[in-house]
This record gives sequence, structure tokens and C-alpha cells, in this order.
Amino acid sequence: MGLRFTVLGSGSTGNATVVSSDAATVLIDVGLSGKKIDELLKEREISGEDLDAIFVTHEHSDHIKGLGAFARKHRLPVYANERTWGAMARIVGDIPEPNRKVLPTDSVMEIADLRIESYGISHDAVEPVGYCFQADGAKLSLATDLGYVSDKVMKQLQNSDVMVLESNHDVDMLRMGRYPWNIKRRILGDTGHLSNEAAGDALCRLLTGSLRRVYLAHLSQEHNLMDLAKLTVNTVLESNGFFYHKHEFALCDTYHDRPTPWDIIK
Ligand SMILES: O=c1ccn([C@@H]2O[C@H](COP(=O)(O)O)[C@@H](O)[C@H]2O)c(=O)[nH]1
Repeated sequence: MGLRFTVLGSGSTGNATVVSSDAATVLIDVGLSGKKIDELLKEREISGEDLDAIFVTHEHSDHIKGLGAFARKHRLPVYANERTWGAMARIVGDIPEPNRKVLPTDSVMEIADLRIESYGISHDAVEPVGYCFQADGAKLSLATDLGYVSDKVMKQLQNSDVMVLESNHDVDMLRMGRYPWNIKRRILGDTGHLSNEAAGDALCRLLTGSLRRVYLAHLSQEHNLMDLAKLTVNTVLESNGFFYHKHEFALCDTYHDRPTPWDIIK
């Protein structure tokens, strides 16, 4: 069991993911209440006491809603870049100084045998990041809240074994949906969220290496369906000549209201 993870919740109602190596366990984002995170951890047979640290992607409430309460309750160190700390200070409240850890964007650190790398992404937060994790020769990449996938991000995601990739909306459903135009424009823009097609396009450039599973994540409950997201991503892949067998590669589900099973990458 060298590297494993579970997505506890995914979507604009709250995001949180646990990544675990042989000797370290970390939580990425606390976008649900602290109480809910405790319940979800219990469902996956771990607890806040098993965690070594929390890593924050950005200051939007669906990523930090329960951060302050959860970090205080379990006395956990919290890692974020300097500007994200500034932007979330008021929402998060008091985190004791020794547990306020600054991890600059595009830097690498290690907790025991788990290597953690942050990378900058395009989203309308002050300095949003994604994270890649490596242990025991395996690589997991988390890539959500992306307006678009830049060449730099693409390079960062290369050689992943498993990815959690945003597939937020179906563009036609969003265009015809009930959100006000300014919000639609934001979601569709370069600092918004990845569509199903954009996720498919990104995968066409990533499916050449070791990639075995991609969890489609941060799906809109208004403007998407898991089956539609998978169909669209598959259609983009096939129209670009990528045909695969189930045992070689799989698209997997995430949920807004329940955790994914533990995925044991290695
Ligand atoms: O009334 C709203 C609804 C949503 N948003 C933001 O839009 C994106 C996409 O939301 P989905 O729930 O995935 O459709 C997300 O960032 C929401 O926070 C909004 O600003 N106002």
C-alpha cells in the first residue's frame, strides 16, 4: 500500500481528498464542515488523528469551509501559499502560529515517504494551486478548479498514474441553464472551470504515459451528469484516435455527497 487516496467530496458543495502513503496521511482542502469531514473519514475507516497535515488549494468556500474548525480540533499543521493565507485569514480564524505553514507555489516538500508538489493553476482566486503526490514510485495528481490547462500545468501532470481531473460542466447545459450571465461567463472563462470537452482535450495530451485511471471531479449538479461527462470525454478521446481497453485505462466517478472507495495506486 505505497500510495492510496479517497475523494471525500467533490463539487461546489464542498471538496476534500485524503492521500496516504505508508508513513504519511494528508487532507487536501476542507470544503465541508469539520463535523462532516469527521464523518466521511470514519466512513473510510480513518480519523482526524491519523492525519499529518492539511494542504489548501485556494480560498473559495467550497475548499475551506470547515478548515479552521477541523484544523483546530485535530491540532493539524495547515499548508498554503502566503497570498492564500492572507485571503482566507478572516474565514479560517485563529490557527496557532506553529501550525500556519507557508508552502510557496511551485515548490516541493516531503512528509516522511510522501512527496508533495504544488503547482500554479488558472482560477479566480488569489494564488490557486493544484498538488501532485508521489510515494513508492507512484504519482497522483489533483487538478480541479482550472479555467484552462496551460502548457505548464500539462507538464506538471505528465507521468501521473492516477489523476483527479475537473470535468465541471456540459457547455450547452450551462449556456441554456438558469445561472445569471455573469456567472456563466466566469465559469466558461480562463479562470473558471473545465468543461467536459476541455477535460477530454487535456486527456488526449496526457494519455500517452503511465495514466491508468482518471476520476472526473467537481461536476456541476446543475449542468452535468456523470454519464454525460464520461461520454463526452470518451468521444473526445476516440475522435482523437485514443481507443483503450477497460483493463488499461478507466474513467472513474467522484460524488458530491459520499466518498469514493480507497483507490490503492500502489
Ligand atoms: O449561483 C451560483 C452558482 C454557482 N456559482 C459558482 O459557479 C461555479 C460552478 O458551480 P456548479 O455548482 O459547479 O455549477 C462554482 O465556482 C460556483 O461557486 C456561483 O458563483 N453562483
